[in-house]
Amino acid sequence: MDPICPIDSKCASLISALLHPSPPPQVQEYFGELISARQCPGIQVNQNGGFGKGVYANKEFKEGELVLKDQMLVGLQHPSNKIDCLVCSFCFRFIGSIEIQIGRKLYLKNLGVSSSNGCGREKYFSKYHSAVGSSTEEDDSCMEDSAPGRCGPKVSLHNGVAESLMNGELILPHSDEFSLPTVVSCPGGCGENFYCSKSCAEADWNSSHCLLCTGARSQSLCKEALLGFIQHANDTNDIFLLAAKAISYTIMRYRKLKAAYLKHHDNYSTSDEMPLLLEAWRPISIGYKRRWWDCISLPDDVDCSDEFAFRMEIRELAFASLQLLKDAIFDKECEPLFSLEIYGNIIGMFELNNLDLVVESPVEDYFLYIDDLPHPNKKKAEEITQPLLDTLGDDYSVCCQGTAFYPLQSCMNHSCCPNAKAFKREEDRDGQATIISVRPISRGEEVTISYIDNDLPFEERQALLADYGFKCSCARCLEEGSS
Ligand SMILES: C[S@@+](CC[C@H](N)C(=O)[O-])C[C@H]1O[C@@H](n2cnc3c(N)ncnc32)[C@H](O)[C@@H]1O
Repeated sequence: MDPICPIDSKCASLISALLHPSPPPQVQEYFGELISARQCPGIQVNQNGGFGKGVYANKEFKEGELVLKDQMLVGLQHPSNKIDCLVCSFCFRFIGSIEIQIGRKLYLKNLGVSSSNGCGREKYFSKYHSAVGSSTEEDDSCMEDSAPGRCGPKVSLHNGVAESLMNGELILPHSDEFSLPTVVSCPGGCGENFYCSKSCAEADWNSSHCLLCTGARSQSLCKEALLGFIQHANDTNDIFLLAAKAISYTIMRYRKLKAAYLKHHDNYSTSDEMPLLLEAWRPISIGYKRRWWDCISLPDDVDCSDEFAFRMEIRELAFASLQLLKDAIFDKECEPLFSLEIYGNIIGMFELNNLDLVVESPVEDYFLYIDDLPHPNKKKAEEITQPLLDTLGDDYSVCCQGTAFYPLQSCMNHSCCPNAKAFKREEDRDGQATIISVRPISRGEEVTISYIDNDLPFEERQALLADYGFKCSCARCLEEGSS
C-alpha cells in the first residue's frame, strides 16, 4: 500500500522551498562562516564544479598535512556500540575511566548482553561507508594482530570484579596515565545520554536532545510515542534516530531564531514562519539529498524484478517511523519537517554522504602500555590485567562507532586516486572528522577523498560507486576502463 502523508500535499510549496537550494550568495556566505569557525582557511567550497559542490584548496598542502577538521552537525553512536564504549553523547570522547570502560563491558557481558564490533546498521542498510570516515590505520587498530597477549582461554571473572571496577573500588595499575573526563548525566534524567562536561550536556540539550530525551524533564509532546519511535528505530534501522535528531535540531534552531526575532519585532505572523524555518533548516539543506527509497541500493538478496516492491517497503517503513516521531515531537510551525518527502530526503542525505563516526578507544592504549612495561613491572601489572583481558576476549577494545553528518566533509567529491583521506591522528580523540592530504595539493586544486576502498579493481569500484548514483571518471578510471 502506498502510504499517503497529508502534510506532503498540504505543505507542497513549503517542502519544495526547503528542498530547493538557497540562492548561491547565501550558501557561499554560510560556507565562509563555517570555514572560519572550523579554522581551516586553507580550503573553500565552490558550488559550480562538474559534480555540484566541491572542496578546493586555497593554498598548497604538503603530503600528510591537515586539510580540515570538521565538527558534526548531528551524530549518533550506534545503539549496539553503546555496550562496548561509554562516550560523550555530544562530542563522542570516551568518558569515565579505564576501570569504568572495562567494568561496564564485563558487567554487561556477564548479564548476557551481546556486544558488537560491527557497524550497528540494521537490516535495511545496504552499504556502509567505512572507507570514507575511518582510516585503514584505524581499522588496523581493531585487528587481532595488534593486540597484546590474549591467547589464553576465555575465563569468566567473578561478577564482583566488574562492579568494583565500575564503582571505583578496584583501581587498575597505571590507569592514571589514561585519565578520562568524569561522567556527567543527562540533565533531562533519561539515563541514556552521558557527557564529558556540563557544557557538552547543555549544548546537546539545547541543540536537539531536549525534544528526544525520555527522562522526566523531556520537552517531547508524548513520552510513550517517543519510546515507541525509539523502539521502532532500534528494531528496524537506527538511521531514524539520526533523522529525528536532524529534525529536532532544526526545530530548536527555529525556536531560537523566533525568540531572537521577537526581541526586535512587536509581533509574529504565519508569514514570518517560512523565512525563519528556511534559515533554521540551512545547515541541513546544504547536504546532498535524494529520497531514501529512491537512492538506497538493492540488497543482494532482492531480485531486480522485486525492486519496486522493495522501494515501496522502504517508503512504508519510513512512513511508520515518521508517524511515531510526529506523535512525539510535532511542532505546528515547523510542519513541513514532518512530511514524508522531507523525512525521506533527510534519511537519503545520510545514505549518500560520507558519514562514519569513529573514535579510538583508550582501552586499547592502556593494554598496549601494560604490554610495553619493562620487567618486572609488566609481570606485576599483568597479574591484575591479564584475567581481564582473557575475559574480555577478542573484542577487548572496540572503537566508538556511529554515523554523523559533517557539513564540510559532505561537500567533498570522490576520486579513485584521491589527494586526501579521512584519518584520525593520535590526538584526534573525539567525533570530529579529520581530513589529511595524502600527496601534495596545489592551490586551486579540488580536494578529493575516496568513498570506497580504492584498492579494489575497476569493476568493483564502479559497482560500489553506482550506489552513490554516479560513474567515476577520474584519470585512473578512464585509464583502467579503456584497457
Ligand atoms: C557527498 S556528496 C559530495 C558533494 C556534492 N557534489 C554536492 O553537490 O553536494 C556526494 C555526491 O556528489 C556527487 N559526486 C561525488 N563525487 C563524484 C564523482 N567523482 N563523479 C560524479 N559525481 C560525484 C554524487 O552525486 C554523489 O552522490
